[in-house]
This record gives sequence, C-alpha cells and structure tokens, in this order.
Amino acid sequence: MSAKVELQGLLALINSSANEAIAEYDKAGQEVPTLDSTLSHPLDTALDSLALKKAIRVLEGACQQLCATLAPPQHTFVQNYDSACVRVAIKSSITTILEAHPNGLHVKDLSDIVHIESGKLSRVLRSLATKGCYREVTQGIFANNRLSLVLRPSIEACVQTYLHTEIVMSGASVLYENLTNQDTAFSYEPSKAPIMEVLKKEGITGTFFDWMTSNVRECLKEYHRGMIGVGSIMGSLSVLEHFPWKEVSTVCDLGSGIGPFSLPLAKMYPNLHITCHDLPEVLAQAQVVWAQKAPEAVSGQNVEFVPLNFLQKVPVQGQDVYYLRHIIHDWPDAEATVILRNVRQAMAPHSRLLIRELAIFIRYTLLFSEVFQAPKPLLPNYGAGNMRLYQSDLSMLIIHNARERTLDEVIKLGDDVGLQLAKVWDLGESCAIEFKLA
Ligand SMILES: C[S@@+](CC[C@H](N)C(=O)[O-])C[C@H]1O[C@@H](n2cnc3c(N)ncnc32)[C@H](O)[C@@H]1O
Repeated sequence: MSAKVELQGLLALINSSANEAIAEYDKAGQEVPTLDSTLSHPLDTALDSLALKKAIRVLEGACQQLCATLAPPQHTFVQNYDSACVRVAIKSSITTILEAHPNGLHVKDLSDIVHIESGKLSRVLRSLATKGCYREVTQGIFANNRLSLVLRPSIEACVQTYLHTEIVMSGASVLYENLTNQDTAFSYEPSKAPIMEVLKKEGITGTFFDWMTSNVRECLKEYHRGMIGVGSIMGSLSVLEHFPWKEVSTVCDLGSGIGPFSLPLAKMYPNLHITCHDLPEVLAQAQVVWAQKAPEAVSGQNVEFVPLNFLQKVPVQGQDVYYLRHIIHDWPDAEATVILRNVRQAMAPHSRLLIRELAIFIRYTLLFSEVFQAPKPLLPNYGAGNMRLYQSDLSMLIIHNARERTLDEVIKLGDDVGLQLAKVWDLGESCAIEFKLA
C-alpha cells in the first residue's frame, strides 16, 4: 500500500468509526454530547457500550496513527503531565467545588478555597481543559463539563483514576531503577515489584496484596471501589449482554472483590446462584456492599461469601461458570498456574472457565487475528485504540511484577493444567477467554 493510499485509508476509518460512534449516541436517545455538555449522556452509564467501544478503538487508533505518520518525528515525543494534573484536580476537589458554580468560578476564588497559588492552579486546569476536561469559560474562569464530572469521589472511575495517579505513578517513577538494579532486574517475585521499592522507604515489606489487606491508608480502603471503576472505564459489564447467562445456573466469582462483576450479574439474572471467593477481609467489605446494593440476592440466598485463598485451596466444586476477572494478570506464571490448577480441580465436564482480562496483541505475530482483525491500514493491534492494554500491562509490572499476557500465553497456562480453549470473546477493551476441560 502506498503512503498516500494508507493515509486515505486512515481518514476513511476515522470517518466511518466516528459515524458509528455518533449512531450509538443517537440510538441511546439523546443528542451527541459536546465538550460543553454539562450533563452525562445515557450512554455514559449504559451496561452495554460494546459497539461504542469498538468504534472508539478504531477511531483512537486511526487518529493517532495518522498524526504519528504526518507529524515531524520529534513532535510526537512530548512530555505528558495528564496524571499529575488529574491528581491535583482530584486531591483538591476541584470538580466538587465547581458543582456549586455551573457558570464557572474564577481561578482566584478557587485558589482561596484549595490553597494553591492561582497562577499555578490556572496552568494545571488549562492543561486539563485543553484535553477536554473542564471548560475555561472565559479567561481564568473554569467550569465543569461532562468529562470533569467523572472526577467526583462518588464516581468509582474517579477512585480508580486517583489510585492510578497516587500509587501506580509513584511506582512508575522508579521503573528504570527497578529494571536495572541487580536485586530486582531479573526477578518476577511480587515482593520485588517497583511499587514495593517505594513502599520499602515507608518501612513496608511483602507484596502489594499483603500491604493492601493490612493497610489503613485512606486510598487503599478505596481499592475495591476502584475495581468497580476499572469495570466502568473499560465497559466490562457488556459481558452481561453478550455471554449466554440465561443458560447458566451456578457461577463462582473467584477473587470476587466487593462484586464489581457478580453484583450486577445477580441483579440482572436473579435466578443464578453465585459463590464469591476472596480473602476474608475483602469478603467482609463485600457483604456490607451487597447488603446495601443487592439485599434481595442476600436474603434470597442467591449469593454466598466463602473466604478462600485461591493459591491454597480448590474453589467450590462443579459450577457452570468460573469467572476470573483481573486475577491471572496479577500473578507471575508460577502462581497463575497454581490458581488455574485449583480451578481445574473444581471443574465438572460441563463447567466453563472465563478468564476476563486484556490479552496483549503482538504487533506482527497475531495469533487469532481472525478474532481481533483490526481493519487495514490500522496497525494490526489497533495501535493507540488498544493503548490501555499496554498501559495495564505496565501497571501490572509496577504493582505486582506480573503482566498482561498474550492469548497464546494464556492458552499455554490453561494447557499446562489440562484446560482447553473453547472460545475467545472480543469485548472491546478486554476479552473473555473461555476454557473447558481438556
Ligand atoms: C485486581 S482485583 C480483582 C477483583 C475483581 N475480580 C474485579 O474484577 O474487580 C484482585 C482480587 O484478588 C483478590 N486476592 C488476592 N490474593 C488472593 C488470594 N490469595 N486468594 C483469594 N483472593 C485473592 C484480591 O483481594 C482482589 O479482590
């Protein structure tokens, strides 16, 4: 393909994918929002946003590929301060303050409230507004918009964003040192992850999960709410519409957290019986959340909370579906194999295991390319349209010394414990890899 033909192909993809996204907003019954919109759109909180996510995957990929191709090469290596600016906005509650000022508030007044010098604060907010988060209504007057409204503490996606800026980014700051220090460079032990280098200075040892279960720092109490946020950021609940749950009676949610997946599942399919397995401290938190949000499932005994260490014990036997969302990617191969072997032991011939993760696409060696065929001339892995996948991979390195795996790596893990691939579900930003007994 000649360069010009390729560029025309990218332009055509931008056009078609943007129109597909617009059609999704239309279908949801309201005008397409603009950056000036101050209300959320019904599609923002829809359970199933898979079609929109797929359109955005192409749109983001094509826009970035086009810019990277046409811009002078040195132009593309810019500094990126988004995380730092978002952290300032969240920690100083800018969105919450602006909620009382729908027409905007002068940065000098904001400065008096948050005790950040107004000239510096305006630069942070202007940088975010330039990316579409907040509006600078007139010079120095900032107001909320649909994007900034996500940065409220009551919104789980905000909690997740905060944890990323607060914790993951502090680990990221020592990534180079961790990759080159003799003691950590060749290790895949969770206790030698970059974040633990930072925490060691606070006198903390062990792994991230050791720290989390014993931690009293406010942000870690929010970890499990943050996991609900991960689901909303990635549109994970589309699996409720796209997997045949009506044919299922029993589900084991292994490493369930406080129920980001199984609580909405129980609400949508009230006849299911769900067993939540996690560490005891986490299930104590889960029971409070379920009692508040899904009391009918609790009183109807549709959900059971059974503490279980998945590295040591076999989960509840013979369930129709074993669901592992964001579990395997937290662990290096040795531990991941132990978890899967335990699941394998619990499975009956009819059981299915769904591993719900982000499977890494390798640029030139795409296995299963027929499943995830990026339209040409996009990079075969959708380029920037799949960027979160590669960022999540680095987050797993930084927090757990673990990783997102390629599909063939996940399949190999399954193969090693007697599981056979049944199907790969393309769910936009993540996939569900379905296994049965080999
Ligand atoms: C990344 S979170 C995923 C939570 C949930 N599945 C989700 O998708 O949001 C990992 C979960 O694994 C749990 N976990 C960690 N170590 C565990 C262990 N040894 N046994 C059981 N659960 C564990 C954590 O408490 C946490 O809830």
